[in-house]
Amino acid sequence: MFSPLGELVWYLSGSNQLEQIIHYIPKYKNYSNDGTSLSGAYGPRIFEVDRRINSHNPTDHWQRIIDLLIKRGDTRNAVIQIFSNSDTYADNKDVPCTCTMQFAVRGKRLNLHVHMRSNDAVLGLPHDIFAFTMMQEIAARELGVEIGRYTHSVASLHLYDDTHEAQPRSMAQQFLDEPLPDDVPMPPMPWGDPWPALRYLIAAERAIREGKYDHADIEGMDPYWKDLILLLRAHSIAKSPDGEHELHRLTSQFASNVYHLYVLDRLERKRVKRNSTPDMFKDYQNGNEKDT
Ligand SMILES: O=c1ccn([C@H]2C[C@H](O)[C@@H](COP(=O)(O)O)O2)c(=O)[nH]1
Repeated sequence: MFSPLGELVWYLSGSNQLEQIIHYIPKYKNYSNDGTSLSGAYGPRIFEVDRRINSHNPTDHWQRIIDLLIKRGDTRNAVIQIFSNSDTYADNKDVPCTCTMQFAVRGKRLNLHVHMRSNDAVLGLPHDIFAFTMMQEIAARELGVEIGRYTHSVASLHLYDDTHEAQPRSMAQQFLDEPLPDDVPMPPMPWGDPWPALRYLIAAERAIREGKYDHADIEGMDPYWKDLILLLRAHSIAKSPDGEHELHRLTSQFASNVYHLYVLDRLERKRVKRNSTPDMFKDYQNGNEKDT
């Protein structure tokens, strides 16, 4: 829940910056050509960077498909092309896996078909489906229609054998064994233009990541958006060496029970980690190392 949400906000912000996404998914650094950015980042290929401020720019592909769908919901032209031929030039570590997103309104519902050239069934697929179905819901709210069908087609869907001596259970098996419910739906996005709230979410994400967040002004927000900001805060707190008390406090603030469990899971992981750390290291981690 945490890393897909961080990744979604990264996309929505139109950013290609490594610094932002490694806060949620450190593995992205393996794909950077220059150590600071990701050439294949989806954000700039879908959303104009200035959208987070308030743009209506012709290079904003998101706006292009919204305008097309407003004009004619049954258009077959509302396609955003992500993969580009030039991505496969030699020495590019970051070739986008998503080829196209195609939106269409059918029977007053917004359908989305995403086609991917390549998809990692464990690390990629759940993140991608989360991001794209959230984008489908954002577009549906902008158009004032219900969400329809989501279709995901993949040319190569694969499962890596990531087992080794130190990790005899594959990552796929570990995910399947997690006690978290994956069949409980998120609450529906509130009706109306979501962009004012999304712009706030993008700004809040940055402030939380940079440790400058002042949570006083989320009070007036719709509980749906407030919960997403709380999740981002929970993720940042969970990354810090302590913060168990603050995480506990957060669990009672969620409007939706769906998220609650994910924060409890982070707390449990922290408890297990604390209990498996020898006392001398615990003192060190807490900054109380004794004088010798
Ligand atoms: O949105 C993405 C981006 C990447 N990948 C995975 C698919 C592949 O396992 C790997 C990229 O490797 P190539 O297909 O480029 O070789 O990353 C995804 O699943 N989803």
